[in-house]
Order: sequence, then structure tokens, then C-alpha cells
Amino acid sequence: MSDRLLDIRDLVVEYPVKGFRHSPFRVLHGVSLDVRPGETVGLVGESGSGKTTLGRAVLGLSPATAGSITYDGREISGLSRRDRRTLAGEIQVVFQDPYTSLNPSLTIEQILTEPLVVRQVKPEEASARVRRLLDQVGLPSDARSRLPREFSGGQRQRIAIARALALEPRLIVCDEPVSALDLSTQARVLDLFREIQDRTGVAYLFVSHDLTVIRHMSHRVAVMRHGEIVEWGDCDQVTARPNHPYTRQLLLAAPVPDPDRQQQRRAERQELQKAGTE
Ligand SMILES: Nc1ncnc2c1ncn2[C@@H]1O[C@H](COP(=O)(O)OP(=O)(O)OP(=O)(O)O)[C@@H](O)[C@H]1O
Repeated sequence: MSDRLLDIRDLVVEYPVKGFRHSPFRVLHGVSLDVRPGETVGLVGESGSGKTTLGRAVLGLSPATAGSITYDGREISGLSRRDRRTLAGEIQVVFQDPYTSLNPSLTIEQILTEPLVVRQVKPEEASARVRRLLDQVGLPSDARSRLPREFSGGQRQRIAIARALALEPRLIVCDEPVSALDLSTQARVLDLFREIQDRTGVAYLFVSHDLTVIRHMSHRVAVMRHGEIVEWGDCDQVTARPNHPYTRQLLLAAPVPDPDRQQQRRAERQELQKAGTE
């Protein structure tokens, strides 16, 4: 087995701009990174840096203008919709907003069974799997007959995670999966992601603007700015000894519990900004 489950090379993504005089808007300017089986690669950067676009490109939702995306040794960036469907069991997604990502008119059982039905899993087997999935994400089995609106944001995100796990994927693109949740719920859902990884060996491409979250989750981290990766490597190394001034700013902006230290970091950050690095 290749040590690269996902391999992105020199990826360029452009969005069309209305009007024939306008050239397309280039969002990713030749991005390269890889994800190994069972690891978490964090993608961090300010709003608009292109993190979501990169995740969408992996999912086939934003077409690549140039470059390649290889999954398990197979080029996937130009796949047709039909061929994409065969990958659905391998690559899944958890979106940011648990309030809009679940169909409000379906019961939890229907939501979790849908991907299994598409895979022609027999009804009895599907029902047993739904129970197991709920158990895996810490929800009671009587959740099956209820609707999404009967659950809190954190519980809904657990349901979204259960749905992503239904087909036993090897890679999940997590796009800001905790940023709509309050802090204590965030911590519990992050722990759940880690527990699931320890148990199943799934890999995550984990998108967040929050360096504290990325640091908690990632084995390796890519720091994005203006559609480029400005720093990439082992998470401990990047966060302990950042090379790029932008990474240093992100680190200084991340909250710390000690108010004196927080004040000192704010001053350091202002110094960096004055030096013209922002
Ligand atoms: N469908 C689209 N059509 C045109 N431009 C888009 C589209 N989607 C995103 N963009 C633009 O691409 C750039 C990158 O957006 P993207 O959502 O990938 O960034 P991001 O880092 O995920 O930001 P955020 O953290 O705010 O979600 C932004 O300037 C955005 O306006």
C-alpha cells in the first residue's frame, strides 16, 4: 500500500467570473500536500485563503484547472460523476453547519440508512449498522426514530459524523466541523473524531481557521494564505518553530489561558504587523 492515501500536486482551481472580458478568479495557485493512511492533516489559514476550495476539489465539487489529485494511486480530479460515485464509500465529508447539512424531513434512521441503501446493503444488515453507528458516536439507539430538529448542534454533528462513517471511508474531509459549536461541545466532538480515528484508522483532511483546534487534531499541518501553502510539515514542529511570519502571527493570535502571556503575545503580534508582514 502506498504511504500516500491522498496526494495533491500543483493544484490550481479557478472560479469563472461573469462577463467575457473577465478572466477567471484563481483561488488555488499550485497547492501540493499529501495525507497518509490514518493521519490527520490540518489545513489552517484566514478566511478566504482557499481551504474550503481545496476540500471541495478533493470531493470533486470544484474542478481542478491544473495539477493532480491522486487517491490511493488513482488520479481522481477529472472523474465523471458516475465514477465519482464509486469513490463515495472511500472519501466522505463532514460540513461546518449541522443545522443545514441534515435533511430536516428525514428521521435519523433514514439519514443513516440512505448511503447503505445506495450500496444495496440488505435492510436487516442496514438496521444493525445504524445501531452500531449511533453507538459509535455516543447517541442512544432511540435516536433512530427522531428528526434532526430534536437534537442540539453537537448531537447533530455526531449524526453527520455517523453518516460520514456509514460506508467505512478511509478519508474524511472535515470542513470546519466544530466551528458552529460552543467550546465545550467542540472539545467533545473533537475527542470523538480522534477516538474514531484510533478505532478505524480513517484519515482526516481537517479544515479550520482555528489554530488551537488544528494543533489539537493534526499530525501534520499546512498553513494557507492567499491560495498558497506558506508552511507545511509536522504539526509539533510548525507550531513550536514556525518559519513563516504568517504562521507566527496565527500562533500569536491563538488564545492562551494566561492573561499576562496573552497580553505579551498581543504586543508581539502588533510588532510583527508593524514590520509589514500582515
Ligand atoms: N463558487 C465560488 N465562485 C466564486 N468564487 C468563490 C466561490 N467559492 C469561493 N470563492 C472565492 O474563493 C476564495 C476562497 O474561498 P474559500 O471558501 O475556499 O476560502 P476559505 O479559506 O475556506 O474561507 P472561509 O474560512 O471563510 O470559509 C474566496 O475569495 C471566495 O470568495
